[in-house]
Amino acid sequence: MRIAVPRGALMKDTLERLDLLGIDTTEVRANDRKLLFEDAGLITMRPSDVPTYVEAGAADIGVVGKDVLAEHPERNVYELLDLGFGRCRMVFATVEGEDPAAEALRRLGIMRIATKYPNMASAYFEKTGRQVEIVEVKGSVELAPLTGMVHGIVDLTATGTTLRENGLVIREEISVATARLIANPVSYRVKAAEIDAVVEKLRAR
Ligand SMILES: Nc1ncnc2c1ncn2[C@@H]1O[C@H](COP(=O)(O)OP(=O)(O)OP(=O)(O)O)[C@@H](O)[C@H]1O
Ligand SMILES: O=P(O)(O)OC[C@H]1O[C@H](OP(=O)(O)OP(=O)(O)O)[C@H](O)[C@@H]1O
Repeated sequence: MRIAVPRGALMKDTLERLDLLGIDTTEVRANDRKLLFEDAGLITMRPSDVPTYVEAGAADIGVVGKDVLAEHPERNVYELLDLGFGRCRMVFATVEGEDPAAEALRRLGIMRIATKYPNMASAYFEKTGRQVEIVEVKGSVELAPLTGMVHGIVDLTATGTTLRENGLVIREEISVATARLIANPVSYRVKAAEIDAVVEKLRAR
């Protein structure tokens, strides 16, 4: 069985869970730039790429944030388990003081919002009856409103440090995300016993 492991914020907890399953993660821990670990059956990648590899069957199962799954509902993967770690919030934030997004809505009837999650953000503002223009950025989303490029952001926050250090405040909470175990649908049929054993061990933890 091959497992897709996200680098970044979810990696440490993911490797700890793999240790519990009896998978040898020492080589992964010791190699910062290596990506494929054939003996351990592990591949490591950008977090947002995990569903892509799992959907394609390049990995049988993987670990990914609920935020990524919610942004790409078209991905044909099974969500098997809420792993509980990697808890963070998707929020709408703007610079502190008078809310420039509310001001833009009043004056122009539309606000500009930067995000790495265009689908989530559009759906949220549509649902709450506000017109937005989405500006998609790849990272460091907090920079966008500080330059005047946008009126606000939709982004993840965990400790709140990044928002605080950039003078941004949360205006609305959109959702909460944790890490999920996902599976390729065909793998889940063909390797059912093996994958179910993984789910049971991680659930019992
Ligand atoms: N403080 C946090 N900030 C952002 N995401 C977090 C945090 N804590 C946990 N997460 C979770 O970790 C996942 C990966 O976040 P991380 O910041 O490592 O990746 P990334 O650099 O945004 O990924 P990519 O480059 O693939 O877009 C997120 O999708 C989210 O579910
Ligand atoms: O509330 P905090 O604990 O400060 O964490 C939130 C920050 O962490 C993530 O960024 P990441 O480090 O993934 O960089 P990125 O913005 O370039 O994706 C997220 O996009 C926030 O910027």
